[in-house]
Amino acid sequence: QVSREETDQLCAENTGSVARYSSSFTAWEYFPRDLEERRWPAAVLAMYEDLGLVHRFGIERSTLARFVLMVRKGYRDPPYHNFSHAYSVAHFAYLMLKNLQLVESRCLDDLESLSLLTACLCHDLDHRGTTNSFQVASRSVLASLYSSEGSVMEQHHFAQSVCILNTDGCNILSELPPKDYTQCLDMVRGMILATDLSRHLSIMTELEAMASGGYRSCEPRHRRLLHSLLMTAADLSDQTKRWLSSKKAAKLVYREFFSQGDMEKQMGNDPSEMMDRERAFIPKLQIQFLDDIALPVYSLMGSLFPACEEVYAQTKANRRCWQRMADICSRRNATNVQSIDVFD
Ligand SMILES: Cc1nc2ccc(C(=O)NCC(C)C)cc2n2c(-c3cc(OC(C)(C)C)ccc3Cl)nnc12
Ligand SMILES: [Mg+2]
Ligand SMILES: [Zn+2]
Repeated sequence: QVSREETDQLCAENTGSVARYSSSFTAWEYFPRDLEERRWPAAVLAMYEDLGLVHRFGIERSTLARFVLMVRKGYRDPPYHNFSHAYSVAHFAYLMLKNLQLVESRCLDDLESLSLLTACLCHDLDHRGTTNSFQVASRSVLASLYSSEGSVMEQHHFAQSVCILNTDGCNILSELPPKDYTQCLDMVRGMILATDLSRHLSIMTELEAMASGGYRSCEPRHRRLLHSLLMTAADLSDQTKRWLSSKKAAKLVYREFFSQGDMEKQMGNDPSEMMDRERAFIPKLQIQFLDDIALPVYSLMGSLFPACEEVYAQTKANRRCWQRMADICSRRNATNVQSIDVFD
């Protein structure tokens, strides 16, 4: 639960305009974690307000304050999948809504905007820093609950979101008419499930078809596809920032992967190369990840929304940096290239 004074303090904070947090708060290149950590909840409130969601859906400020503080409490502290990731992902969704004018251009409606921002904030709730396959291999409680439907972690993240909404004084959707409430929850569920890599890969062909044929907002399937693409674009947004920030984010992802690999070894299982600190060559793995997963996402975003092309360009620039690092490391053929030191 969240203490009364914490809520009152956040609620009383005049979150005002987003410019209070940074003059470049709405710029693609702004790195949200540059803002001091204790101001992140207030920045989240300011994003909801700035998008007109508080007014449009009659959200009580104290309810929104309690909700955001409960979500922050709902994250654990693994190296990467913690509240700073959730806050960054929500910030990128805010950037897309704002800079691509997704509601103004009628690509999305207000309810989808509310669903997207909320889904981003909640999309990794209670993450343990391990993958779906690790849940099954380690026979975790979550696997026993959800493995039959797949997307084990993502189903758990959604379940945690519903728990928070059902906590007294935290339901930011309470003023929605029943039909909108159900629709919003349904969209939040679909958006969170979309951040399962295997689901994302399974819709890539449809996304490419939509990008080449053009987005048709009148088609429900196109709207669902856009929800999914916006979620993965937000989830990967660390890779669209300046080199040093995106490299640092990758370092944290590998810290999680390697500790999972260590646990897999202790369990007597062989970890994949990407999870094995003895075998992983990070620059090559990052080039593969950018080529196979991240760059296609921002390329699709760039073809659907020309204003997003600079995001794709920055991600390509980061890939070139990884290529340079790969060349230097393999030329030096340094022994330590196998470990995380390659970042320092
Ligand atoms: C810097 C960076 N490197 C990554 C390298 C590999 C992989 C990965 O999962 N490889 C597959 C293997 C494990 C079977 C993910 C990486 N990754 C993510 C990420 C994205 C996710 O979901 C979407 C958005 C759907 C892709 C879901 C989870 C994560 Cl950790 N975020 N940052 C990164
Ligand atoms: Mg996730
Ligand atoms: Zn995530």
